[in-house]
Amino acid sequence: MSVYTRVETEELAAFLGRYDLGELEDFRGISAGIENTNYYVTTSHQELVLTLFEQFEEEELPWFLELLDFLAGRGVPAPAPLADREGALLQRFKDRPAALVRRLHGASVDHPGVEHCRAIGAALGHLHTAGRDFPRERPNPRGPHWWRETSRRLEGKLSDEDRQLLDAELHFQSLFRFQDMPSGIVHADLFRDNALFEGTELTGIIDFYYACSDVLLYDVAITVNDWCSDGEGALDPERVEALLTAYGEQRPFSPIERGAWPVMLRAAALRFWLSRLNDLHFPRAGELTHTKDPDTFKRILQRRIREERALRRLWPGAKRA
Ligand SMILES: Nc1ncnc2c1ncn2[C@@H]1O[C@H](COP(=O)(O)OP(=O)(O)O)[C@@H](O)[C@H]1O
Ligand SMILES: N[C@@H](CCOP(=O)(O)O)C(=O)O
Repeated sequence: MSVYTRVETEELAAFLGRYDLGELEDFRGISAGIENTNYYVTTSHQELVLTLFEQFEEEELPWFLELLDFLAGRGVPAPAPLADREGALLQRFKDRPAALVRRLHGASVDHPGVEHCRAIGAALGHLHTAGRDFPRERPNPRGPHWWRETSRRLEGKLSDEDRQLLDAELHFQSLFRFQDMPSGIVHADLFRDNALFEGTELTGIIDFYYACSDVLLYDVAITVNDWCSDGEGALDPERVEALLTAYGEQRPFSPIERGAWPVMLRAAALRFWLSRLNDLHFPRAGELTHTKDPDTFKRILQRRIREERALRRLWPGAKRA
């Protein structure tokens, strides 16, 4: 249950008094999620989510809230933050940074089908094109510098096999620094649990707190690795084709991106293998642990390494034979 900070009715009603959102009718803690305290809040006018940021650099938060506001204003199904009467998106409440965003409906899908993948591909393409005009950059806090730092931190913690795989992949990735790859705002964590659906209709994309400026294809690779893999890490050709084709209708891929695809899938697998290893070996104090299995991404990485040629054939329009 991720409610680290309990909120009482009177104090929430007083907090809502900063906004023009009507009277508090109901609220309840949200059990899903790991990092922050979240509540569903219903007022006489709106359905909202209140987030109390538990472990965030406060000076980073305006960037995220402005991004959500910007994307929601351009039709991306992101949770629009609400401004108080003074126009402020970021608040302090219960001695923590806090924000109210619009509640999005729907539920995440554990076993996405082709239609879900088509929808998420189209939405990611839309997010990337809409994000082009967002005026402020944010470096990726989980980029190659962090990969190397984390690898050093894991010294002495890994099996020989894992250490060899990790060192070899870090070396491989260091040989590829693609210039001229389209870059911009990326979600950087668009896993199944960060998208909401009603049937096959995508109703929301949430949890933008890894969003940053990076290579767009990397975001596509993160999404494909999670949405289109089976339990063994193998990619399902039909889901991959649906996702990439729908994405390409929003933002056509360049030939350089096509060439870089297998490397990007590996980079995306490496990033989440590393973060899950890091969470396993260095759990954060006070955090409710839903530690995610690093081996899922180790298997995905191993497969992407073995199957480079097959990955190229999964590109839309490529010959399958
Ligand atoms: N805007 C929203 N609309 C509807 N549900 C939301 C919204 N934001 C968060 N949630 C719910 O809260 C849960 C936790 O949110 P998340 O941002 O993933 O938290 P954390 O950052 O703590 O991991 C989500 O899984 C979802 O169920
Ligand atoms: N999607 C990542 C976990 C990202 O962290 P969270 O705070 O969104 O849970 C993974 O599956 O490893």
